[in-house]
Parts: sequence; structure tokens; C-alpha cells
Amino acid sequence: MFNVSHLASGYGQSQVIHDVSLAAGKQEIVAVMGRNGMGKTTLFKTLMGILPLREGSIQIDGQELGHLESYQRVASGVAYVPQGRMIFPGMTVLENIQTGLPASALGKVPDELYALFPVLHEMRGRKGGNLSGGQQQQLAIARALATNPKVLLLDEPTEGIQPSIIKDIARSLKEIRKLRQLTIIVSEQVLSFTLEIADRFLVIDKGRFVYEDTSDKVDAATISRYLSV
Ligand SMILES: Nc1ncnc2c1ncn2[C@@H]1O[C@H](COP(=O)(O)OP(=O)(O)OP(=O)(O)O)[C@@H](O)[C@H]1O
Repeated sequence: MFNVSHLASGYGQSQVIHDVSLAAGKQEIVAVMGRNGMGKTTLFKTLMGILPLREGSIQIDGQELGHLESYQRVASGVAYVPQGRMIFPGMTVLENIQTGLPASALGKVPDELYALFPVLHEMRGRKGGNLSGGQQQQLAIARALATNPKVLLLDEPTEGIQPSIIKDIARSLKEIRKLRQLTIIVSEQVLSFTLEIADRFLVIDKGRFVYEDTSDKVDAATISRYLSV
């Protein structure tokens, strides 16, 4: 479904991502674990077309995305929730979600989105900047889902969010995956969160994948060691 092969990218003279490959199936949740500075955000920006691909390929259902602009990748079914969420603080919750809707929706937010995140319905008239961190994360996810993606890329969704809300986010992601048959690639440093949701685990270290396993065989101690070095 979503296939990345031999991807390389970086900034100027420095190469950050080296020969990274991953394949994620329909409805699969893949966790990319790694410490600060190991390349998670760089990888996601490359998948989204914010940074150019230097080598390799990115495919969704066999369609090559590697040389498309970001907006074309969105149209092909890739959605992105960046680190830090990046909602529009001066716009209302409703307006934030509307920025993700296709023109054909005529500004109408699907009921299903509000059903997933009831708090966003309650707060639809409030400015995004006045929401708590957890509510902003839910808003960022809802805005991404409004584009009707096949693949959702989430960059460190638990960063700066309190534990009870992290549990809510885990629950919503599992629900969305089922409802939408969505593939989710999530980067994280919080292992308890990914252990709850992921089907497969990858560890990124200095821009390379150094560990991979499925949830039934995952070696949490090894992943923790990579996260804490
Ligand atoms: N705009 C940039 N210009 C040059 N180098 C950068 C830039 N952004 C990141 N880097 C470097 O790329 C490497 C990977 O950073 P990246 O942000 O992808 O890591 P990360 O795993 O997402 O960590 P974090 O959780 O801290 O964001 C780091 O060495 C970082 O210093």
C-alpha cells in the first residue's frame, strides 16, 4: 500500500536520512521510534515533499509520489500532522478543520469527524490557540483526516501532552484506523503509547533503521535502550 524504498534526504551538504525503506499495509499502524535528532521529522518532511527526495522512491498503491509537490501528495492520499501540531491559532476550530476539507465538501465537516473528537464539536467556535495541547493535537488530526487520506503521518503526537489525553489519542487512532481502513505511520519517543497502538516497530538511529519487529515479537527493552542512550 505505502512503500518507501532506499530513501535519502538531508539539508544542504549534510545527508540526514540514509537508505531508508519501509512498507506499510492497509490498516497497519507502524511506529518509527527514535531519540531527538535521529531523523524522524526529516523523514516525514521528505515523505510529504517539504524536503526534496535525494534518492529512492515513495509509492502509494503503486503510484510514485517522490517527485510530486506536497499538495499533489495530499490529493493522492497522504496526510501529515507535523510535530508541534501547527494549527492556526487565530482561526476557530471549525475554520481549522475546513482548511483540510476538499472544495467539494462546501465547508461541511463530516459528522464522523466530530463523532471521533466530540470536544472539537463543543469548541468549534473557539479560537484554536485557546485549546489545550491535547485538544490542539485532536484538531490537527481532524484537519488531516478532513483530506480523506489513505496514509496518515503523525510526527510525535504525544509531545507535551498529559498522560490521560495520550490514552484518548491512542483510542481515537485505533478507532480511525478501523473506520477509515487507514494506514498510520507515527514517529514517537514514548514507548508506552506505541506499544498500545502499533502493529510494527522501527527504530531510527542516525538516519537509518536499525531495528524492526512486529508487535507480537517486539523487544521493548531493546527499543528503550535506543531511546535512552
Ligand atoms: N533545517 C535544518 N537544517 C540543517 N540540519 C537540520 C535541519 N533540521 C534538522 N537538522 C538536522 O537533522 C538531524 C535530524 O533532525 P530531525 O529533526 O529530523 O530529528 P528528529 O528525530 O525528528 O528529532 P526531534 O524530535 O528533535 O525533532 C539532526 O542532526 C538535526 O540537527
